[in-house]
Amino acid sequence: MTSASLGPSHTPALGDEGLALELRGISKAFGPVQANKDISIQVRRGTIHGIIGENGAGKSTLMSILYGFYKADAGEIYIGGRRTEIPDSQTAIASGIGMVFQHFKLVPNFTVLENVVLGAEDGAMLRPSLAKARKLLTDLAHEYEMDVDPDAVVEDLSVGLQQRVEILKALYREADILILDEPTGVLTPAEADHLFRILRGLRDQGKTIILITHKLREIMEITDSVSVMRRGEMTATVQTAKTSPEQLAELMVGRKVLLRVDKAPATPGDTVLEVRNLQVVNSQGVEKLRGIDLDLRAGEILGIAGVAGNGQSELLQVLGGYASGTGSIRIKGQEIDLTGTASDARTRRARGIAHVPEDRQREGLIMDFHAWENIAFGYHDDARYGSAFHMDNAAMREDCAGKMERFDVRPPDPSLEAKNFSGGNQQKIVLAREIERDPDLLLIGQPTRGVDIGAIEFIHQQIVALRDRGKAILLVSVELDEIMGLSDRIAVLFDGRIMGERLPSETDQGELGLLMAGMSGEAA
Ligand SMILES: Nc1ncnc2c1ncn2[C@@H]1O[C@H](COP(=O)(O)OP(=O)(O)OP(=O)(O)O)[C@@H](O)[C@H]1O
Repeated sequence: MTSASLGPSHTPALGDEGLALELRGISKAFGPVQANKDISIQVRRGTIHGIIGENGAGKSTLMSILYGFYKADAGEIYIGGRRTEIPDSQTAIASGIGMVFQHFKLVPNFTVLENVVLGAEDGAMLRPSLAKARKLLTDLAHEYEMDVDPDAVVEDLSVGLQQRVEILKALYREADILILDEPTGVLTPAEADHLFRILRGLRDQGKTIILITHKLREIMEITDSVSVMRRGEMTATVQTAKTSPEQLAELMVGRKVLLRVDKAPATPGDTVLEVRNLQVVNSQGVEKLRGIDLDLRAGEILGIAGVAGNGQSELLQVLGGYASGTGSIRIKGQEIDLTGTASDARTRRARGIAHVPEDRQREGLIMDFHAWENIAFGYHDDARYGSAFHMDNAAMREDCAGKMERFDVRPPDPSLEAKNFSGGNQQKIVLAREIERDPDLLLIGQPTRGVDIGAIEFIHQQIVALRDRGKAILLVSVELDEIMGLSDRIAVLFDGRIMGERLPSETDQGELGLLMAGMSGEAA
């Protein structure tokens, strides 16, 4: 099979087995945490290989070793059958490895072309002129059906297009093995479909793709083989065609997992939230909510479906007291102030509103603070934590330890800084803090983004239990499966307006998808 990359090939000849990549006995510890234990894996060339595992199973650590970010304590890496040391990411790139991170590494105010050539000038490309680089880029974009304007400024592009730039950047550096870490977390369903077409195209041209994802549907749809990690170990590698989502879930978590939400019909009580003609204009003067009406009752989950960017974030922010708006919001019959002053979030909490923000790292946690500090964040005036003059750190630690145990946060160490937990465990810390306040109204944005299926089952159970205790839940999620499974009622947001409301039993993903695209339904 010939390499599809442009320019001189730098990848050594393949071993007899046709393996693109082989890891043997990789181990890595962070202090007492054994993140990778004696991991061995073989990935055949020209295949899409999935890697799945619970939060904290060690997937990102393993990929970081492969990309030269971390040095393994033990083990060997073979690329194309040849033993390769990867002390840094330059070496990884020179060895034909490309990585597309969850959080893109592009320079926002540079053009696509500038981003693609940035850092590649003095490697294999031997400083091609910009005209030559442009030609290479457009040829690559054409070859892999990834149309993108080389002169567009990256910050003006949609997330899906920015991801395409990341992939093109890796291909420009002649990557033969492309690693994607949860690539669809930020994409719309249509963008995700397009990404999969691109990945299949790359595979058909002989590239090897490693896909890390929590979504078993994606594993089943696009991978050829899949490896399962559990608590730092590689527990199984199977052919995708010979497995099922249920089997993979069990391999991952070590027990059977309910892949659907199990809940009784809602028995809604009094109205908790009434929103009338809510309008929000963002700091750039763009109208983000254009007159929203919503009602939410006790004991009910209202799901807000929509493609990201259609006003959901602003809805959560204005309800949570982090942004200002006009119109009217009543909580349990009482009007609340919409001016968005600094004290509003605190006032909302005092009125029984809890908020799990969409972006846990920026809005939900202080990453350099310990878990025990984060667990008190926003509620530090709670008498259980002492007084303003003397915060009782021991009480906060104890409270944190209890919450960590009940929410199965791993590792259950209150002293660890938030940044050192895996993404899913960070999310559980925020959820534990907000849900255990037993709020009358829970605002919850993207509750299971980046969260493994065992934890999704747990988080969904917690949300349903809160509802069954008679609380109201406003759920914002871009995952239609989640909206369909959890909601008692669904409102679809498009371009700052509610396009329609449906009962989950009376609609399907097709109809919701149309509403999400603004294509039909009665504008409210
Ligand atoms: N820099 C670090 N310092 C200390 N511990 C770390 C560090 N990076 C990772 N860990 C720990 O190593 C373990 C493996 O983490 P890793 O991020 O590889 O998991 P993951 O499978 O990618 O999880 P997720 O699905 O949540 O992204 C976790 O227990 C994590 O807390």
